[in-house]
Amino acid sequence: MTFNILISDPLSEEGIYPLRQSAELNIVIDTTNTPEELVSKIGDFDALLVRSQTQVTRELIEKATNLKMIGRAGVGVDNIDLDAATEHGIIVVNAPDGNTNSAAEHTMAMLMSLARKIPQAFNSLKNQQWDRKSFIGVELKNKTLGIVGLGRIGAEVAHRAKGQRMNVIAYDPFLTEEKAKKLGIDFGSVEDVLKVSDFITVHTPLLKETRHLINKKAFEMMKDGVRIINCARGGIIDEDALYDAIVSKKVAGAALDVFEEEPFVDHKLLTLPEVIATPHLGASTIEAQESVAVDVSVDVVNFFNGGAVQNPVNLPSVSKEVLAKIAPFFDLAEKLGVFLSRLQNDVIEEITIHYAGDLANFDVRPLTRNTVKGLLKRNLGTHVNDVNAKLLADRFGIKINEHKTTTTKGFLNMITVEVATAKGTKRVAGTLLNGLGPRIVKIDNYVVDIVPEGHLLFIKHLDQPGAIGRVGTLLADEHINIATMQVGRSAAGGDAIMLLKVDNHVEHTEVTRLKELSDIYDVEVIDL
Ligand SMILES: NC(=O)c1ccc[n+]([C@@H]2O[C@H](COP(=O)([O-])OP(=O)(O)OC[C@H]3O[C@@H](n4cnc5c(N)ncnc54)[C@H](O)[C@@H]3O)[C@@H](O)[C@H]2O)c1
Ligand SMILES: O=C(O)[C@H](O)COP(=O)(O)O
Repeated sequence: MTFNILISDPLSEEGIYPLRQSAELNIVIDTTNTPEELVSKIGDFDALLVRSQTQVTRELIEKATNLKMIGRAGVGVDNIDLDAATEHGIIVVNAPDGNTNSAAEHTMAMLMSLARKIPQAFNSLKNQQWDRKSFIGVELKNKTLGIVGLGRIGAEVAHRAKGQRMNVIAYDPFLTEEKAKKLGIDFGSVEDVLKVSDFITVHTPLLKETRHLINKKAFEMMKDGVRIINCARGGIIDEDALYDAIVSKKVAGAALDVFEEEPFVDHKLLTLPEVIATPHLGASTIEAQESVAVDVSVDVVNFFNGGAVQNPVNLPSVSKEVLAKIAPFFDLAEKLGVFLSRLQNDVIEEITIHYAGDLANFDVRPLTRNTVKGLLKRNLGTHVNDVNAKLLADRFGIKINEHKTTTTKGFLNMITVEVATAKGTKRVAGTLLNGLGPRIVKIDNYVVDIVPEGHLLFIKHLDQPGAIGRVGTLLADEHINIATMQVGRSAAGGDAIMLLKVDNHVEHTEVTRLKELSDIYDVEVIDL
């Protein structure tokens, strides 16, 4: 099978080498599309790879009938409508680490250029002026740098600023006093940071809560003569308020790599001599571009080969170590869901998944999603996938519970899936046998040992002599070969089950005939 991949923003050719190496991926590079052109052709593609230029809107996603994946070669995903992607079951991945260093270095370059007015002095020289008076700068040493947002880039900037012998104070909702101490920096609220800093740099994503975080009120709290740097996202700083604060001399200067509207050719902030700027170049180094393109390409290759991705944005991300531990259970989890969906025909109200044994020590959310996907597939078909499984369950009002216990009986690990409906509860349990692979080991209270693959027939019957024989004869009449058979019963003469593995899919007419046999209550075909 071939998958069509559209690259709609410039990506490093060296970085997309993993894509080129993959025979089943057909790569189209077209970075010149207007939004309308993109909408008209997106239906042909299975994956779309972008940087920050391409606007991946809801309208585009709605036309992307074959799209399974959006890859962002970089950090910020504010150009992608994540809700729309999730609703359509499209996984979004990014490359969060590849450009951290370049963005931190660019921030330091902007900080120093701002302090020493290097761009302004250079411009003046280019204009044939030898002017040594207009460009008196300030030192960084012993000045305070305030960092708002101490994530990957913020933390790298903090290290570098300390190298310049600056005092550093930071605010981040996840920064604790202890962590700040370890980094050798001060910790405070946003207000503390704004009040005491000589330079303020922002490194948050652009979110509802961070839009215009640095606004008129924030500028009023700052020291006179403060200098501002934004190499994160346009919109974190209110540009009108910044303009006014510079004109009123509250702010001595600003260094901006990002803007509320990009791209532009004309910007009122650039009319001010105190402002220096670059056109969103934080990640524009050979190294960063190669690195982000490799990261996102590897995820594309993994995804289309059925593997797990490293940097999902609309799924909870799990570390490599955890992924290695839980990956062998992915298939089992989904198959338990599919199996159980066939054992009941009522509206599911609640799904409970019990993880027992060593598995309970890990983040099992990806397994839960796979199980839910398996359960919903019966009614939703390919419309449900790992990305939207929980969202769809939510929409149908299905409650999902996860239980964990490290103790198990008999097996090292066990996953038990339980569904509650108005008519009662049904349950199936499975394990991964060392060296032998997945097994279904329990159906309700019946102990079984079934490899969850191929064509299965699940038959409920009365434990009476001849019941098994009648089923065998009928299947033989229909030329259906039985590969393996397991039986179980609650008590002699009571309810019993037969679980048969057969060589072919069993058709509806054959199921009807089986159901007509005496002592047979129910027959379900389960294709795994
Ligand atoms: N200019 C460029 O070319 C360029 C390059 C790379 C990244 N970026 C941008 O830089 C920013 C930071 O990237 P990163 O990789 O460090 O991301 P990150 O996720 O590692 O860090 C962001 C931090 O912001 C914090 N945060 C969130 N809301 C906050 C709030 N209200 N107040 C304070 N802190 C808050 C988070 O807790 C997190 O620690 C992003 O906006 C990213 O898009 C820009
Ligand atoms: O969020 C990012 O990774 C940066 O803003 C880089 O954007 P770019 O890939 O368009 O340079």
